[in-house]
Amino acid sequence: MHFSSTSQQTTSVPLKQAVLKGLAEDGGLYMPASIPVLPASFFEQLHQLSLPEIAFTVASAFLLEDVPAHVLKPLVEETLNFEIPLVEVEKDVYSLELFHGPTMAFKDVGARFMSRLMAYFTQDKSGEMKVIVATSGDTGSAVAAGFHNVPGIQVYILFPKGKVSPLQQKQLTTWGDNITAIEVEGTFDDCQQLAKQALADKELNRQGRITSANSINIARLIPQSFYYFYAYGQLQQQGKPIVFSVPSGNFGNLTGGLLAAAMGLPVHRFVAATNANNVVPQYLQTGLYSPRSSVQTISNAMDVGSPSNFARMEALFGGELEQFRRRIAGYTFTDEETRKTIREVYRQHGYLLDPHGAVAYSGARKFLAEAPEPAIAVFLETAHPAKFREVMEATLGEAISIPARLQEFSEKQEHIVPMQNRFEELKAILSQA
Ligand SMILES: N[C@@H](CCOP(=O)(O)O)C(=O)O
Repeated sequence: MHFSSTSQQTTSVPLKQAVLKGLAEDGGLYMPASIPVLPASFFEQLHQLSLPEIAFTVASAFLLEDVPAHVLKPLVEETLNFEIPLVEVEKDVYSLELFHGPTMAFKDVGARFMSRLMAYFTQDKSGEMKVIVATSGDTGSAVAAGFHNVPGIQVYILFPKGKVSPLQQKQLTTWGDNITAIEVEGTFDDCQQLAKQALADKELNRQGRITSANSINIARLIPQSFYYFYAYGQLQQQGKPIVFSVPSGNFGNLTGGLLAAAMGLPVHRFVAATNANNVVPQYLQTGLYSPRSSVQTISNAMDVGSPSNFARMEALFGGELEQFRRRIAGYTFTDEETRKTIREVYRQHGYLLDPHGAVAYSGARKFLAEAPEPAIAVFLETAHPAKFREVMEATLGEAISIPARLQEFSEKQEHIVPMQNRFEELKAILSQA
């Protein structure tokens, strides 16, 4: 299978090149040159298949020409060695809990898959590789966990100063070894722009291999489609249309769902649920796409003003607004609304939403309230509430419990490289190694 750039200015490349480059030379994002449609028999059996079985079938459709089955099967099984429960919060509203992995955010799925795939593609040991990742909170730690102490790989995490939660910061900055945490005076969008500039920089590329671990990398995107099939399979026998409400920032998670739909998963509709960083819901409403600087919110991992995966969505919909609208409904929620939702759902259903999940839950409820026919809504619960302890406790007025896995981080020593929002500074840090 070949992968082509959303900018369409370069020729398509094989999987290995797409993964090890991260971003196409013309600055576009890689997409499968054609999206394979899975057979009807697979969809009929979905409810009987385990998550790793589903993931293997989906991944095979993209990867099997380049990664043999005896490598791909264990790779998928190791990636998904934790539960992804689907919990009914109230009638017809389900939470897909994607936060039971090592760093307690959905990013573990994509990061674990990608780190294993990269290890396979670099097993020839032909020199070091630099992996650069921008984070607004969760991606960075999942990537660090995936690559910690992997020989030959140096990871650089760019995070915006003062704009991630205290526990997320600990999860980014306490690894040491081959993981460098760089604190940037700027926003997530600045970090992402710096990372993209590094990938395109000729001199850095001459020094050695350099790639991205954000969802701009196709190796992060493909695994983010697996759990849509899995959740759908568990609900399909109820016979109602199924909607997915996705808390969205950089839009890699929602694009993973669109990929699943393009492979034949009969999703009724997607909901793009955002905080005040609402360029996509605004685009759906007005037809004008106006990326802008992100603003800080309590659902900080979604504080993205210029979502990279918009380019992939455009490619999937042929740039047509009506296609976007047919497949995606967009809703946006203020922090006050998010806090109110967290309190209400906790009091009425005893279910603890994190701020991102609360935005997605609100999107699900709004969609169902406006839908002309009954449907089931699955909202993606993308991070454990304890990652946002301060916000949760202030919102609920009571203490929440912190899982040991997160508590461990708060006791560790931070190692931070501070940096202005200047590419030359980043280049110097990357060149030192
Ligand atoms: N929400 C992210 C921002 C980066 O997103 P990605 O999926 O493109 O890596 C975060 O938590 O860092």
